[in-house]
Amino acid sequence: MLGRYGGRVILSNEPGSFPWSVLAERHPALIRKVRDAFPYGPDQRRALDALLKNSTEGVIEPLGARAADRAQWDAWGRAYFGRSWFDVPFLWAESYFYRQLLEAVGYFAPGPWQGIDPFRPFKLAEIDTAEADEELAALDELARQPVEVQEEALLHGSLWGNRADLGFRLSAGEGDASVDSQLVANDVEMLRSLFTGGALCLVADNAGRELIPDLLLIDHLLLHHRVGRAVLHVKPYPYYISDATTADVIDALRRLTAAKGAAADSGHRLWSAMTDGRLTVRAHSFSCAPLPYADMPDDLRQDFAAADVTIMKGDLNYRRLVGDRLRPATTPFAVPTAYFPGPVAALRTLKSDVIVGLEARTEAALVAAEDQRWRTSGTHALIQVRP
Ligand SMILES: O=P(O)(O)OC[C@@]1(O)O[C@H](CO)[C@@H](O)[C@@H]1O
Repeated sequence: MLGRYGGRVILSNEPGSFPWSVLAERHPALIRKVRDAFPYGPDQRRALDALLKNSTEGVIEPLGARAADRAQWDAWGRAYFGRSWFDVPFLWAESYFYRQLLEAVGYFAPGPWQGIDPFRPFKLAEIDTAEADEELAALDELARQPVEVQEEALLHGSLWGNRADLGFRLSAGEGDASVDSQLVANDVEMLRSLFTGGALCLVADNAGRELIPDLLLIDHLLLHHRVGRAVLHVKPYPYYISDATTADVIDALRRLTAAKGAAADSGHRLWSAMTDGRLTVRAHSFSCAPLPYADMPDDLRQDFAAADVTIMKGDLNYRRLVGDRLRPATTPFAVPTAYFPGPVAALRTLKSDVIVGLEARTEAALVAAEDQRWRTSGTHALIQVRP
């Protein structure tokens, strides 16, 4: 399948490939995990079992007639109904899986389980750890450093926070923190040159141990007038296991304000910034769409156009920013992001096959050392900017 920006759209039908493993292994593991995390009743358990069978062995079916977003998903996916989940675009199949999982647990239907995030126990467990305590305590020392040092450290905290992704940890052996970590592209200075006192959009990825450093970065940029206001984009409903919603922002702020020292100071400043409008949270429906950002609606485009810089966090946002396609890794980052309405930066750890913007020698060194494993192992990261 060749598209507008070149490169083949990623499907999941090659056994042993990364996308195949997500559908064949990660999704079933996630269903079992969610099933065990709540005392769901027989109907929900049956629905989860049916989703497990359908998504691995069956064909894609439309949403039920009563689903409020049925027409929307019909428009996005009519061409895929009746086909195996493995034979349609990977991005579409994953997004629809999360939509169907919420359907199975009754997230949207009026009733006692409406609005209960099936991933919340895992998100909360993550910020309630000794590691999280240590990370927050380290802010006291950081606050004594020069502002530039703080900024660089907080940018890296936000970047590597992306490794703490719950979906990632469902796959055995991946995400080993002892593995050498490195940046395969580093436009950090260009990114910093874009903080000129105007507006920042930060498109969040995961809750918990990624969202907290994202918020700390926003606090730093506001405090030091590096940006005048910030818009934090989150998901309107639970998605890709750990993706941040407004409820997760509140949990993260409460975690910060309940801490001590510099962490608590940041938490209180962020709280005030939300109340006075310097920090706003947006939960646009397109944030859970199975589509690349190239297809974004006009109101979202205007949001990004008004920002001095938009920071896209994480792997999924990267796939949506540059398109979920296999292109030469040396394709300049500016090519697939040319459509974006303003300066845009990606802060991402590498957790899927998609990659652009590498220098030829960087790619050659990675392949020589690891074959293609560097693409999905989560041990490498990048900061890429299109000013
Ligand atoms: O966006 P994130 O949290 O950095 O990563 C999302 C992710 O874990 O989910 C997909 C597999 O389920 C992959 O594309 C990617 O590795």
